[in-house]
Parts: sequence; C-alpha cells; structure tokens
Amino acid sequence: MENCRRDWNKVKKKITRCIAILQRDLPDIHISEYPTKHIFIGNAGLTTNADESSLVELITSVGCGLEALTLLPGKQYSFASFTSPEQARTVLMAAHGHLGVQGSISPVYMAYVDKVPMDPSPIKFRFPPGLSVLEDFVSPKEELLLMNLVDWGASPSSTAQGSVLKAPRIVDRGCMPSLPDQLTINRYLPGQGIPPHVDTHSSFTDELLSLSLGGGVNMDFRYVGGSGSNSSTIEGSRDKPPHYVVYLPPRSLCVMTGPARYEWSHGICPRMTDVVASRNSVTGLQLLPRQERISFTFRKIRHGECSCQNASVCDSYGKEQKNSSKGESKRSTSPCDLPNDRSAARIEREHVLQVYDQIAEHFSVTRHKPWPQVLEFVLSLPQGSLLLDVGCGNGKYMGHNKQVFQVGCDTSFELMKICNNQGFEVLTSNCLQLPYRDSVFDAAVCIAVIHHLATEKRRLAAVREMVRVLNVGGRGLIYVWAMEQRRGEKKSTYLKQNKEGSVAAEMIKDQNSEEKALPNYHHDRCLQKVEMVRSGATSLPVHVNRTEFMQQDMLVPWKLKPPKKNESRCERRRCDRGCGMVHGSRSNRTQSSEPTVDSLQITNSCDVLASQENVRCDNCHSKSRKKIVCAETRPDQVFHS
Ligand SMILES: O=C(O)CCC(=O)C(=O)O
Ligand SMILES: [Fe+2]
Ligand SMILES: [Zn+2]
Repeated sequence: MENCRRDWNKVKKKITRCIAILQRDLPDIHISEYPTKHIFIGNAGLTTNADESSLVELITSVGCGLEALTLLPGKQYSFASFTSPEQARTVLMAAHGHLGVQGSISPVYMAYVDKVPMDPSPIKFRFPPGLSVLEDFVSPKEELLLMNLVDWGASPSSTAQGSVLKAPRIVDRGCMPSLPDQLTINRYLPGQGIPPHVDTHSSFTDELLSLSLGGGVNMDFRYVGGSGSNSSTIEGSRDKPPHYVVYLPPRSLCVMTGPARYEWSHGICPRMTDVVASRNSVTGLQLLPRQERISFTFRKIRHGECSCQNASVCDSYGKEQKNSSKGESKRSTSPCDLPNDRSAARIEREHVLQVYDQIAEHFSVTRHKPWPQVLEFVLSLPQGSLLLDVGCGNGKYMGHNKQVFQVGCDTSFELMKICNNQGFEVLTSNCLQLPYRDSVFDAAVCIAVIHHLATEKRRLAAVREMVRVLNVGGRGLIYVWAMEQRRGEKKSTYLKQNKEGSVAAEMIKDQNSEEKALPNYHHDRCLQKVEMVRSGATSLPVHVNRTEFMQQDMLVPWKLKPPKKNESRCERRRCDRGCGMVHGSRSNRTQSSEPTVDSLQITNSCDVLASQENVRCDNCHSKSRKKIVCAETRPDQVFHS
C-alpha cells in the first residue's frame, strides 16, 4: 500500500514535469481533465529514441482505434489521436506510468489534450545568416586519411603521411581570407554532443570552419545576439529567439561567419539519432542514427580585441560597465567580469602586443639574462611545484629549476614561438584572462608585465587573476618597472648603465582570503605600482631612453638595432647533457633593419639590480654578467643563463 502510494506520487511528479515542458513549447495546447480523442505522451519522442513503429507497438498492445501519431523533431514527447475519447481512455489507463516504448525501461506519462500540433515541423531547417555548408569538401579518401591522423587510443588501421588536406583549398574556396593557424579536433561517439556556445570573440577571428568526418550531425543554432545589428532581420518572437537546425553531412565543411559566428550559438545535442529533412519520406523527415563523428575546427587566432560592437555577446565589449553595476568587491574569475575598456585594450594592442610581435627576435636576443632575485625565487621552489610564468616573454625564467613543472603564457604569439622552439610549455594568452583553473599553481611569477596594462583597473585585475590561479598558500612574485630612477642622490643602473630599474612585490596567497593577500607583503610598494592614474589614453608622451621618467604612463621607445656584421648571439636551449638547465649556444644571425617602434612601459618606483660578475660563456665565448654552473655535469664550465 505504502509502496503503491510512493509510486503514484512519482508518476504525478513526472507527468507534471512533462506537462510543464509541453506548455512551455506549445502554449496553445491545453490539458483536459476529461477524456478527449488526443493523448499527450511525455517521455516518448524523437529525442528519447521513440519512433512511429515503437509507439504504434506500445499503443496497439493495450488498445485500439489509433488514428494518428504526431512526432516533433527535437522533442521528447509525442501525441496520439484516437477515433473516440473512450479508446484514448483505454490506452491511457493501461499505459500511463506503467509501460515504456520498445527498448526503453522508463515508462511513458500521458494526459488528455484538446488538440495536437498542426505543423509537424516547428523547427525550421533553415540557415542563420552567415552560415554555409559546403558539401563534399573532402573526398572519401581524404576523409579516411584525415580520420587516421589522430590516434584515439585504439590502433588506427593506417597512419597517414604528409599533408592530406591542402590548406589553400580553404582560402581558394573563399572560406577564410588567409590560412588558419589553429585546429581543434573533436571526436563524438553516438550520444555525445557539445553544449551551445559562441566561440569567444576575442580569441578567434571571424571565420570558423568545421569539417565533419565519419558521421553527419545536426547542429543547433540559436540566436543570442540580443539587440545586435542584425536582430531586426531575424524571424522569431520576442519570447522565443529563433532556433535553426542545420544538418552537417559527413565530408562537409560548415563555414560560420558574420552573424552566424558572432550572434548565434552553435551546439550539438547529445543524442543517438538526428531528424533530418528527406525528400524520400512522406513526412519529409528521416531519422538518422548517429555515427562516430570527428570534426576538425579550423580557426585563426585573433590578436587583440574583437570589434563587432555587439555588447550582449562580445567579450571585448562593455565589460567595465557590467562590472561596476555588479559591485567591485566581486572576485573576477570569469572573463565576463573583467574590465575591458576599449581604449585601454586598443593601447595595449597597438603599443604592447603589436610591438612585441615585431620586436620579438631582437627582444629575445637582448633580454636573455634572468634577474637574480627572480631566479632565486624560481630556484627556491620545492620539488614538484607547479610554477606559472605570466607574461613569460622569451622564457628567460623557464627551465632553470628542473625540479618544478613550469608553464608560461604571453600575449605575444611571436614570443611564444621563441619559447616553443626551446621546448617550453607555453601558450598565447592575455594576463587578464588566464586559461587555467582556480588554485592550481604553487607559485607564479609575473615579471615586467603589469606596467604594460593601461589602466589601474586592468593592473589590479591582472594581479587578481594571478592570485586566482594560485593555490592557497601559493607564492607569487611580481616585478614592474619603476618610475623613480634615483634613491636619494644615487642613480639607478638604468640611468647609469643602461639597465632597467624595477621594484619587486612578493606576495603569499592568504589562507583565508585571496583579496587580502595582495597587500600582505611589501604593502606600500605593491600598491604603489598599481595605484596609478592615467593621463589620457591617446596622448602619451614618449620617454627618452636612459633619462628619468617624467610621469608614470609613458611610451618607451624600442630601438631595433641591426646587428653588427658576423655578430654572434647566444641562443638559450635546454642542456642536452641531462642537467635540465637552459644554457647558451652560439648562432650567427643577421637581422633586417626595421623602423623604431614604441612600446608602452608604464613606469613606477625604483630599485636597482645588483650588478653581476663579468664572466665569459664557455659555449659561445661572449661575455655574460651572470654565472650559472651546470653542477651535475661539469662544474667548471660557465654558460649563459
Ligand atoms: O564539432 C564541431 O563541429 C564544432 C566544435 C566546436 O564548436 C568547437 O570546438 O568550438
Ligand atoms: Fe565552437
Ligand atoms: Zn565581438
């Protein structure tokens, strides 16, 4: 008796939930307390793998008089119509909460309804603007070769050699203006999908290309563009933004551009079958079982911010306002919370990112000597530590402590290439949006980076972001350029010896509060460097090198000097004798003479680097100021650090 009541309550709950879904989807259809000719069947629709024949089998096993079945694409319910209400009642009494369709253990939930939907296909097989699907983009042979490029754990039948898909095809056929530089490979087993999303505007440029291999799939596109420029041309009611289902056949290339890329989300519903349009079937629909599908998504990395101007979908737009309305004290873990004032982002793009991309080679040649205090910090980390270098530049602090696992990131792709060539684990990322989980690193360094950010808010956000990824108890080290290049009468090495001044702020992540952690150590100096007022974003004065800084925010020129003839340089590489350190190696390099460019260095208070003993590198024989000894191999040898 008790069991029976419990079961009945469960059935009541389920049918209430099913009816709520129906009322949300089709508010014109009403539930009837009394038997009618039509039954709503919850938990049995095309998305639960019910089809016409399984429903007919269920209904005819308990009753008769079935006149019609209505199945809707993308829905987990269906409708049955009978010749009389009595026949409908017989079926409902026997099946509701008890029986399931063939192959399913979960029962169906039924209710009488006043009518059934007239249009059996409320989902439109239409394309959002900016979307195209190029069928037969690769041949069956190319498809096989591409699928075999990836070893998913099981042994592939053959291994493809060489370039299979000639990348220019993407350009030749106008899918992208230039070659993609990013490839994501996804593998979907039947039943798997990807949640609806818009690929981050600031991460990738306009065109997104998805090549379907193996199986086809229905991709769902939903308009998310709010009051964007194209919204007036999009059909769909105010409450229900349009939702289009686009079938991507195997070997097709789906090209998302413009609105389809920026203002529509795309996703794949996790299910075993897809309803696709079919010319051969009476209903115009066909149920296709999913196959294993491998997608190659080609994209181009965006350097800088997106300029789409669509505030509701763009991560490069309007975040500052949203932030302040939410309240400043909220911790910013999501990219949406980041300050993003457009002019600041533009200054950083033009005067930092683009400059570093241009000077990367020269910068790397002239900036290979680690600052001793930073090196000391890196070397002090215990075995097994996970260390992050935020804004790692050419990787001069990487690879020194072989006992730690170190990763780095920097906004300059060219600098990341240099690191990558040295075998360092790096990725391209802005320090305001670190692509790491909360509290993962035991230590983090951020050396001469934060002064490149153009507003106080952004500098603080960068520090917060660094704290976010630090473990509780983790240690962070931040250096920024100093504005004051004198201590009393004493000039800094920057003024005296062409060496940069700096100030250090060391912090330890507080056990209880991340926010409190910042001023814990070197309070005044730490805050001094971030509490700066910008003097006007677009008219920054240009600093004269090796002179005192006139104000905090200035453009500091970088002179790209062509190397002297036969000038050799010391290129850092990992020790091939197994000590794990990074040493120098000689390489002759000529450099093209490029124009002088400005780089934004926002300066702050002063510290003088300790001068080092002058030693000669045993490897390339040029002079270095820092002596690093490869202890495990030949303690007598001296290399560049
Ligand atoms: O699998 C696909 O076709 C789409 C993948 C995708 O949207 C993504 O990785 O962002
Ligand atoms: Fe995507
Ligand atoms: Zn955008």
